[in-house]
Amino acid sequence: MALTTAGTQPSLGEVAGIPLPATTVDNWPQIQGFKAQSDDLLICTYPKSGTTWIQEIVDLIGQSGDVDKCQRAAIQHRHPFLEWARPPQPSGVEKAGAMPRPRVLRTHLPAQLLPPSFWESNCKFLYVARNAKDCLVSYYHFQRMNRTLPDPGTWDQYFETFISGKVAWGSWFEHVRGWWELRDSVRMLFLFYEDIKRNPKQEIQKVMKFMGKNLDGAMLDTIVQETTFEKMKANPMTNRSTAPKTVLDQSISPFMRKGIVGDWKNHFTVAQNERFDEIYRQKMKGTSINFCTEL
Ligand SMILES: Nc1ncnc2c1ncn2[C@@H]1O[C@H](COP(=O)(O)O)[C@@H](OP(=O)(O)O)[C@H]1O
Ligand SMILES: CCc1ccc(OS(=O)(=O)O)cc1
Repeated sequence: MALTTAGTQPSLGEVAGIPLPATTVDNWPQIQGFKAQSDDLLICTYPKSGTTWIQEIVDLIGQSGDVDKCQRAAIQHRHPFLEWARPPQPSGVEKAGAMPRPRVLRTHLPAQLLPPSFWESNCKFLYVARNAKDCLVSYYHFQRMNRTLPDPGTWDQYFETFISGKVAWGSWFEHVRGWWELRDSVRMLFLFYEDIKRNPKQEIQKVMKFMGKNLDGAMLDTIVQETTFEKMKANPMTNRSTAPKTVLDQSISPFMRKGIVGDWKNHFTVAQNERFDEIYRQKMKGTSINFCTEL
């Protein structure tokens, strides 16, 4: 079912009640049939939770801190985006199929929509969660500049759209809860954007250990320095400057926008904040997950 149909607006379809880009829905049988391998590492995030950041960290670890090797391609081309489909470009599934093992892949899919072969193959999952308020703000600005997603409308309109889960990849609440509840039953490292921001060295060490890599202190320091917001914003291989303007129009809002914890305070009204807190309490009731919304 198309959720957005106005004019030339990109439309969203649905799979099992989850809004997804229409091109992803069209490609759904290929996505569900994807054959994961036991040595795949899948980076899983709700949109705007630090996907690009963790991709660069994982790539630098995989390349043992060799910065030049991580310049081989733009970040969006290094790790296939599993559910991405924009014909006539090769789909994420096709790109992953052509990639040598061990593969690092990425997805925004909620756990219940993941192709079953990921569970059957006992793959590794690296989930990064970001607090809902900053996610909302980041997604709003991203939808303003991303020509493949519906226009967000005004801030007040988007606030309602986000809390009702009528955004691509669905409800933040259900996404985070779904992956959090699985964390102890599969091979998963669950990280928080805010922790990486507060203590990048410690969190990067967790990723190294999870990937089975043992890098020395100098390499670790290089990775910390190379993955600061400022460095990644200036790096053409991470800042999406190579993405066509027909996909990302960075004159509207840069992909590397602010990279901070707490930008929600510059957007939420007092009334919106109170309402959001109440909805958060209801939707996250009974879960043990804890987020920090300011550093
Ligand atoms: N090295 C880094 N440090 C902190 N934030 C980063 C970062 N690299 C990207 N980000 C932020 O992560 C968000 C993008 O997430 P994703 O890669 O999942 O689309 C953006 O948030 P903001 O819009 O709040 O600035 C972006 O600025
Ligand atoms: C959140 C979905 C999305 C869409 C387009 C993107 O741009 S890029 O093709 O990866 O440069 C990123 C994420």
